[in-house]
Amino acid sequence: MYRVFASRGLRANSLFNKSSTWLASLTSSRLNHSLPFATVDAEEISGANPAEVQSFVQGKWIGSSNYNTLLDPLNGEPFIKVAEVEESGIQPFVESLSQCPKHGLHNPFKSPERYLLYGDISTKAAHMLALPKVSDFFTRLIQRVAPKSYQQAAGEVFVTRKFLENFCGDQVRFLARSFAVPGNHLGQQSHGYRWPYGPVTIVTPFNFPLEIPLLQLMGALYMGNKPLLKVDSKVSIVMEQMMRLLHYCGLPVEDVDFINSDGKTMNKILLEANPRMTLFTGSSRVAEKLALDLKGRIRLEDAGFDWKVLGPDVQEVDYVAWVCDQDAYACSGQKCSAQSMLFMHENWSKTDLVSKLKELAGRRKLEDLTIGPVLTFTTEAMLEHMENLLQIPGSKLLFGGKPLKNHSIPSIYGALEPTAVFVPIKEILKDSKTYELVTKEIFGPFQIVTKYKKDQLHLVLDALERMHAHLTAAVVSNDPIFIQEVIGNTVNGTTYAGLRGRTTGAPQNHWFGPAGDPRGAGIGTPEAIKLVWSCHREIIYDYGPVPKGWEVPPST
Ligand SMILES: N[C@@H](CCC=O)C(=O)O
Repeated sequence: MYRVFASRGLRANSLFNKSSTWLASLTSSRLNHSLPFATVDAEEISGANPAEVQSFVQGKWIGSSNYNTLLDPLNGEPFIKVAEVEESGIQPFVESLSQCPKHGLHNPFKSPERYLLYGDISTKAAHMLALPKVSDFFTRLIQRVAPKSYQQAAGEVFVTRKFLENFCGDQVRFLARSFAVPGNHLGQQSHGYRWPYGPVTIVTPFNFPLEIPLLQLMGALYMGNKPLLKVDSKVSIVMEQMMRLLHYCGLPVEDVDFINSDGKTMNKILLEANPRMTLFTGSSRVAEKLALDLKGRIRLEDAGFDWKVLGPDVQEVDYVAWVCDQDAYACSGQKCSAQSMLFMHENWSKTDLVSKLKELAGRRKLEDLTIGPVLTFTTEAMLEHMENLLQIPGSKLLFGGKPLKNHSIPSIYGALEPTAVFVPIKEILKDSKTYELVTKEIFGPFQIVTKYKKDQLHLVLDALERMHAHLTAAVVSNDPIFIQEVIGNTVNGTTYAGLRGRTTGAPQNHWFGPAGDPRGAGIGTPEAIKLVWSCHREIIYDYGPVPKGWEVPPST
């Protein structure tokens, strides 16, 4: 099977990419012998056999003498060396981006065959990801750097594959579909086109090492942009290998640059290369800085303090408890969509929902990574936050709250049991200091639980109105009047409504992104791609003829 692909890959590359380096990479000694594109073996990476991650610019893989050595999140061994570009080395990246004109690598009037090329690349890449060996490779690689259960990591690979399948054949050109409106006189028509931005940058976080960068990268390319991609170094090995797979599937080497660097160096590139658009997925703090630095030429998928409201109609307690457990604690709570706050109607608080949730959370274990290292908060920081919450009158620890035991997770990372803290709703709203504390996003296995009485829905809505990030939400109820009221009074971009409502898991067939902010990005669907990666251009054709007997009218 791989051989078949190798020869197809060869044809694709010779067609699209005469100056390719892929052959060199195929014969490289770094090659993983069982997969034709890979240079690492996910299982073999260790302190004794560290992997090296490179950057890619102007058609070539490059190293650096400046290594960021990553510790294995499970045992602290220095297991990956990321060759990071230093400030003195940014020129090739700046030049490469600058070579791309504002009108992009393709647009409806320029190189339209490239829309088809990207349909073909997507077909090949989707096919590769459907091979069990390739899917297992990426799943395991994700697990090595962003420890989550096999199923959660495999889900990410699956979503990525399905996304690619969605943009096979002619689907990329359909993304650039235009429309026409008849004009005021003969010969006049206005046409609306989707236009690329040209040079663009993509900055993505650690929590979805494959799904977020790949979906955004392909969206940018489909619409005719030339992206420079930067993934959090902690996990960039996954996209480094994916870039190799994409080259193997015919991605022209000059179309994408891929950089590993620290944030300061990347900031310098952004200021010097002046990309026309930057997609940033990550923390609100960095997002706000970039918005200023880039003078607003940015789309953001920033923090999510995601909430779930359980409505008055209690049904299927086991099911709802299970969804709550998945939403709050799968991937150790490190999804941008993770449930951070649960509002229970008093009818639910009379059931054994919380004890069921406790039981489900208690099943999670480090051995299968259903709970695991937290990469951006230390254990102490999470415990300190918990202690602060427990100072609030009426608050209590529902479960968890203890460091994980018997592990070798290095202390730079966090290791906490799935935790839930109850805070009374009136206390949450008491003053802005308490509100800020309660709604502080902890990117880990941590949630706030509260309850409201039947005449207190306005308090819930008040709490939701005061939040500053509006990514995912769930209204768990089959009462249409209740759902209507909550949805009508809130703004979250990806909101699930109904008994089976959840906050996480958005696959490629859902728009996923914040609402309520003109800078809000989306990911996954055709609408998301068009919104983030293209702008509107209107061409008004006005061919004439000038009416017979036309004379110069008086000035107006
Ligand atoms: N599918 C992921 C979202 C990826 C994000 O950008 C989730 O639902 O948490």
